[in-house]
Amino acid sequence: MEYVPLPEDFLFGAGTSAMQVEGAWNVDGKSPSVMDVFLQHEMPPPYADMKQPNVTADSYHRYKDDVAMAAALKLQVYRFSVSWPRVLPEGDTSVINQDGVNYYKNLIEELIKHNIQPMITMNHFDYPFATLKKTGGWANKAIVPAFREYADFLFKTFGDKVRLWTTINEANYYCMNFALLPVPGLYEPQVGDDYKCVHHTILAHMEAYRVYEEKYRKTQGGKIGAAALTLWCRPNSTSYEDIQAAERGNLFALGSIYHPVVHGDYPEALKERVAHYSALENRPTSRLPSFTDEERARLKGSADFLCFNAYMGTTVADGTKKPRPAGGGTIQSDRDAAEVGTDTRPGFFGDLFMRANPWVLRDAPLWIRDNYKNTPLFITENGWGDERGNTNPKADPLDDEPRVGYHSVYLQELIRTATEENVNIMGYLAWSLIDTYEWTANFGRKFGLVHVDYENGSLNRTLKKSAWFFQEIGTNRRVPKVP
Ligand SMILES: O=C(O)[C@H](O)[C@@H](O)[C@H](O)[C@H](O)CO
Repeated sequence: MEYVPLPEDFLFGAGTSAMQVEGAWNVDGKSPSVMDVFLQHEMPPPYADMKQPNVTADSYHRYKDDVAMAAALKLQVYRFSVSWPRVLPEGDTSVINQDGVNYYKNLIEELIKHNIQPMITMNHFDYPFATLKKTGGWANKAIVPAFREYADFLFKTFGDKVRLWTTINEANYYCMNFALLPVPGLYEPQVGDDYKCVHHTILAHMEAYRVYEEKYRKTQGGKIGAAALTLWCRPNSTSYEDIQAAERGNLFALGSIYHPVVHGDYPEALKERVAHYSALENRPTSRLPSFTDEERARLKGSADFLCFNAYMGTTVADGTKKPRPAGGGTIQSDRDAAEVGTDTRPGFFGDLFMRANPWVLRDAPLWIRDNYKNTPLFITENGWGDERGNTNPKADPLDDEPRVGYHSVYLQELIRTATEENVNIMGYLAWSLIDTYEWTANFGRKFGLVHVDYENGSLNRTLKKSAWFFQEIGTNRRVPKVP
């Protein structure tokens, strides 16, 4: 067996998120998130088949099992998210739920006891229903100070033991679906809300970063990252138009988040294109809000590292000749990058998560190095979404050999790019530590390094056959080269 050594200081681990593993959705003082409320009602496509994640893996009661599994896999870092409504049921510090706080304190203690570094995501798709009622949600600027208050509370409460933070998970993808869920009588999505949402998540990220700078950096010495997801775009041909389309696809997805926190504003190409289509739609102003001078100054350099959630790539062609959406443009339509052969609309991914495109962890890191001052880059999600059980229920859920090949080729590409091309890579986190509730795929897409017995309902955790691969990386800090 050949191996590729991990670069020095390279952090290796895995992740989950609160709503996907904790369960206990209305236990011990936790209030409902907007997603909890949404999933209790009749849901429009593509959310119609989503189950209510009321129990999922019940990590709220079984977190010690999760940590034991992470330790058995020799992981260095465990990325988990804090449920905002579990610690602040009213969305603000008027009410602090001590049971919720204690849950995370115990989880963090347990991790440190097993020499695993906790990494907190502040918000992973589950902001409080109370905050929607008070602020109008992510389409309204009033949510920005609410997030600052929440972030300040997290730093004060957990910052003595946590050094790695990410603010809002995949704001670019989040604002194309789960962030703008219609809630009867309270919120109805409007054209342009997708950009307003992205805008407010960036300002919320900035406020979190700045409150850390002002009050905690000196004493806690932690780092804060900004997270984005994309299906990395490659051009369908060598034509100028297709190459431009791919560049736009990546710029709209990653640039919309990374550009403001590194350079202090949106990419010019993004601003021009949305302004152009907004004018064609006879709108008095662009659907893309602008930052004030003061905001631009406070945004610049408001991330210690960039988080990239990387899965499959996609091929795009020039989409400028495609018909425009009747009611007005969206982030997806304005980028004029037409998917070729892959239906990647949210909720329609199908078995795409079983496809390995390791070149994504070469192309994207190089592009991020060149466009974002080689700011440290952390691959905070990458994983193989096993759907074989959906078509063959007799398949052995512990037999996940293809997962080894998947992570090996992605890691080999990433490490080669980091070492040969001088890309500043902080680390890599597999998605996911345990099998989770996978949103529109419910429990039918298994990303876990650890099996959770949803089938028989015991929720017992069991290492899968791929465990040896992760243990080798954690123990000997080298990646087995598996084709
Ligand atoms: O991208 C997302 O939606 C999230 O970050 C995760 O919550 C998913 O579970 C993962 O990406 C696999 O789909």
